[in-house]
Amino acid sequence: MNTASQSTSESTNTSAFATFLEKLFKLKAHNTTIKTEVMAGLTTFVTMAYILFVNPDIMSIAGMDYQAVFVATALSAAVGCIFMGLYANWPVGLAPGMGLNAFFTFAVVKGMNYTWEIALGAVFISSLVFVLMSVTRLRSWIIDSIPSSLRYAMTAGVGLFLGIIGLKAAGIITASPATLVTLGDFHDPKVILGAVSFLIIAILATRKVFGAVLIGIITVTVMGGVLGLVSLPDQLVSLPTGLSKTFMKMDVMGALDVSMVSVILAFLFVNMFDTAGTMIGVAEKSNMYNEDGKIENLNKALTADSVASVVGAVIGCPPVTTYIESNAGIAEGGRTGLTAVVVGLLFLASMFFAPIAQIVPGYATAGALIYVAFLMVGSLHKINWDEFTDYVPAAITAIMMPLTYSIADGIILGFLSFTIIKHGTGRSADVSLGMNVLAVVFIAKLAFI
Ligand SMILES: Nc1ncnc2[nH]cnc12
Repeated sequence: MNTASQSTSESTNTSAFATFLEKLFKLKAHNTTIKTEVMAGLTTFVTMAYILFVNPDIMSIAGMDYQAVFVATALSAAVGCIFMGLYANWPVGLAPGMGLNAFFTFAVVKGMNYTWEIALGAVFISSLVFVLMSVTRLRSWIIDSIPSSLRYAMTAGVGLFLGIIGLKAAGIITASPATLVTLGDFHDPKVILGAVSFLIIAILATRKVFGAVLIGIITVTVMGGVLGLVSLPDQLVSLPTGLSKTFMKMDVMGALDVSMVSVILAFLFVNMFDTAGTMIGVAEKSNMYNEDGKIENLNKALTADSVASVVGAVIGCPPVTTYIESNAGIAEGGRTGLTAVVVGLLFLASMFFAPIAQIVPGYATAGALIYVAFLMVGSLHKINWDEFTDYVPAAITAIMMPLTYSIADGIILGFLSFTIIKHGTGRSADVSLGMNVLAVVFIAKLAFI
């Protein structure tokens, strides 16, 4: 073939591919282009790539294999993003959820002494229930049953929970026999580096610098290296291996124990409200409302999110959820599932970089934990702070999560106080049937389990 006909056939192939993408994602109808979507995907990926370092760190404390969780994190994120893009045509990234991963390790495995296999079993069951709910009316009934003040409080509480874990991981707070917690040792360079990691991320993110979280983590890792606190890896890339150590290892029968009810409910509720809250926020940002004022393909997006959680549990991850960081790509103009597919493909490619992830120290990722914590705590402003019977149960829900080191206990205490205070102050009309049923379940749990 001569050069002229070769270039003609290449451009025909390119335009055929462009037509294919146009058909699949309806780019023109969404006022976007392939280039914009690719840039948006790259932006979202860089914003959420920290999960590749943080998730294996947290899950390995539960006794899981670091390398296996690294591959599982990248793979579950890739599957979630690609499915979301192709099925729901939403421009969002998904990955194992922060907060949910901390609850898995610190509350269920370390706190309640369940094995990580049983904890994965609980994630699997709650994710399956979430899928079933997403395809029936049960999901909207449950979401409508929970008062909005408590929904926002759950997001904020998960943020506070993540915050205490990040502060402890950085050594900024530490245990004290006299006062339970106290300030850490700021003469320790690792503590200073943890604080520096957070400050770099906070400043860069506020200045809207591309990849702020990643830059913060990498900068502090390099600083640790200069101080001789980090050892270099033998190689930069490696084949993704080790998944067999977590693949299909969930213990579903073990998780079907009555004492796991509150854990399964906590995974279910947090995943559901975390997801619903994030999706509504993302839809508002990208103006994804159709002519009837409804969010386009919301049901499909929820189904994709919940299916991704099931896949995550099967390969060895805490619930996969839609990331609030997707707003970064949407701000770059991402409007369709092509953005999500690009994020997914980048997660697939990242499976080969485990050796680099492994050298990132805990105090560097702690800065990211504290930063994401504050993003989530931001939802407190949506609570009605003028109505005592709304904001007190909301505050109990949020504050009790870090204080009891358990998302589930925060939910139980906050929800119970809501129902009791509302009935006790003659406001029974504010309490839905679902909240009354939950109150009975939670009282039984506190009394008998
Ligand atoms: N649990 C979560 N929900 C929404 N966005 C997140 N980003 C990281 N973790 C998240």
